[in-house]
Amino acid sequence: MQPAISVTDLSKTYDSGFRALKNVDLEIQCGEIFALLGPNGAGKTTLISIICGLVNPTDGKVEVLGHDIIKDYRPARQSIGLVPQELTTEAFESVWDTVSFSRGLFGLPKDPDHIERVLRDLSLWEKRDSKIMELSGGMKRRVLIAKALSHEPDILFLDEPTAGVDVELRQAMWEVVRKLRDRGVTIILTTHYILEAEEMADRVGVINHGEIIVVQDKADLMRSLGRKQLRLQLQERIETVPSELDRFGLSLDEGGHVLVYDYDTQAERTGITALLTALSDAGLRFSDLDTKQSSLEDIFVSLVKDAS
Ligand SMILES: Nc1ncnc2c1ncn2[C@@H]1O[C@H](COP(=O)(O)OP(=O)(O)OP(=O)(O)O)[C@@H](O)[C@H]1O
Repeated sequence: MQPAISVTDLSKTYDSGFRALKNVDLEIQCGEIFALLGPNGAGKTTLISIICGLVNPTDGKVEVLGHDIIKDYRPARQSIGLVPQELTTEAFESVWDTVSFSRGLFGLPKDPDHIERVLRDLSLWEKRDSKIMELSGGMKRRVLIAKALSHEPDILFLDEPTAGVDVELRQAMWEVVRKLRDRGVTIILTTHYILEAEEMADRVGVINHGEIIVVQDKADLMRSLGRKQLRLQLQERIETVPSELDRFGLSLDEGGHVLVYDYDTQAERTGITALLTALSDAGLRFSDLDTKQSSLEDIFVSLVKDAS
């Protein structure tokens, strides 16, 4: 199947001489939710801006649904909706007019049925006659999404969709994005907010210092890099870990009440059976135990650390 986005050997050097992107290769499939994750200044916005035709690449090639973004920019641009980071909407216009006008910018004929569907999908229908300035922050953000969808794009870019948004609204936004994906829209979102990628994405790409350091199915990424922690609640607190347990690399937590063992879920042997035997030999008894899976956040931190 033709990819939604295909990026080949893409580099960007700004006029200042700063290399914001270095030989980036990336393919995004139709119908997926792809999260581009990276710390501040990693190059996320630069990459999105190039794909959307707002910034010129220095080198490399980008195709959107098979259309070269430079030679074939019209159909490429037509396929994309971009929801920018900043709230820039026309304060005095009504929701309906703003969204309809956006469609007109793409030279498309009026289609009130489509605009109605978009506004209903985003729970903005009741507010269609309200002025933008009368809306809450969350509603304004949804208006930006409605504008980006007004010309029926197949691909939607969301740049930091929930930056500065409260938890409840964030959940609502995620719901909206899932609904769009169910309608067949390919979604690419950038975020520093790891929970967002963990919740939403089918695949995750991590970018750091202008380089893509990993692109993987989210579940695979978590599985392959995920480590687990076994936490044993000791019946009696201990000062130090007995030396005969050195080979397990244990640490103490909660003032000596909890013994912590990190292990690799992919390893042939986790070492848990050997550990439990050794604990018993050392005369250590525990009253409870649980395990903790590392989050995408832990994985991200270790990836970015390894890459720098
Ligand atoms: N117009 C420009 N001229 C020179 N340097 C730029 C320009 N725009 C961005 N940069 C630099 O390129 C790097 C990448 O910026 P970019 O905005 O793509 O990062 P980002 O990953 O989107 O960051 P954030 O998460 O903070 O939005 C940064 O070091 C930034 O200072």
